[in-house]
Amino acid sequence: MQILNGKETAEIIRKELAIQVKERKDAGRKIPHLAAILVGNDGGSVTYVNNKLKSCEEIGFESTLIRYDDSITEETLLKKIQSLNEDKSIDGFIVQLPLPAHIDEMKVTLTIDPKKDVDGFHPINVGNMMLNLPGFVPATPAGIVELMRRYNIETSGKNCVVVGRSNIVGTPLSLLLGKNTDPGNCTVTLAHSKSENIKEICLNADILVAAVGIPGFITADMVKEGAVVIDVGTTRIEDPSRERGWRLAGDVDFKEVAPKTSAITPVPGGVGPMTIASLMINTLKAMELKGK
Ligand SMILES: Nc1nc2c(c(=O)[nH]1)N[C@@H](CN(C=O)c1ccc(C(=O)N[C@@H](CCC(=O)O)C(=O)O)cc1)CN2
Ligand SMILES: [Mg+2]
Repeated sequence: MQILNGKETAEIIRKELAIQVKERKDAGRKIPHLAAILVGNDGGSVTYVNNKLKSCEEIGFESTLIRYDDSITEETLLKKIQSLNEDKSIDGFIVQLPLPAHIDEMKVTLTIDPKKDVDGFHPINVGNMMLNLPGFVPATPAGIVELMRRYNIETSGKNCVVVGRSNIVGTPLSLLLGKNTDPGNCTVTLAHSKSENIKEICLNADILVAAVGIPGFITADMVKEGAVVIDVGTTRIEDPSRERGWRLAGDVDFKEVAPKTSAITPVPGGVGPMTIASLMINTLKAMELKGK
């Protein structure tokens, strides 16, 4: 059984990007600039945005953090997005999700200029991904595919089951893995909360991706011997034995499932760091697509 080490792979990607940034700098060209909007104080969101900014610093990107209290109005947020759309110094930006309930996430996504939408959430980028046109692929699915590529995971002709149909992970990943690409060419099943016989569906998977946000959802009896298992879950659950009072839990019962697999991602240190590495790749691409 092989551990697909996202932490280590993300570090390699950051080093590769740092070399490209240095070459640009040395040639007197502009370096990429990412802005991140963070609303409120959700512990996970604060950590993820901090890690995104830390990655920028390590690679040599410029970065800007824009923070708002969770009482911010939708109008103020949309105005800020419009000003970032027009700000020539910013190559790409993200609005960290989830947003407070009084803000319409779809309205926010639709306000972002697709050329600066490095999260790849705007319908124009979703359509471009579907049609293999230049644009941005959401960071988590892109990170999973990149991890598979770097570990030479055989995907062609394999049965892949993606559990969870979110707009930012499950649905785009099922599309990517079904494409005529390498990695890709999978026979994809997109399973979800209404799927009947979920255990039988998962048992048919050569590649099983869990993206439901339910700790330990995938148990050993749902996994075929020798399968590749990708765990997208990062739920914080209370754990008084830890100094910080919580621990991260994946969607896969790692201890029971790992021995049955040929390869598996850990939590933490699997898909999460690859998500951030892919955002960095998209940020460089945002600048390149503009021809800067
Ligand atoms: N605007 C966006 N919002 C959200 C996205 C996104 O891609 N864009 N995805 C998720 C959160 N996410 C990125 O923002 C994300 C989640 C987890 C990790 C990560 O590195 N996890 C670490 C553990 C970190 C910890 O200690 O909690 C790991 O798995 O090793 C990175 C990014 C929802 N929102
Ligand atoms: Mg994600």
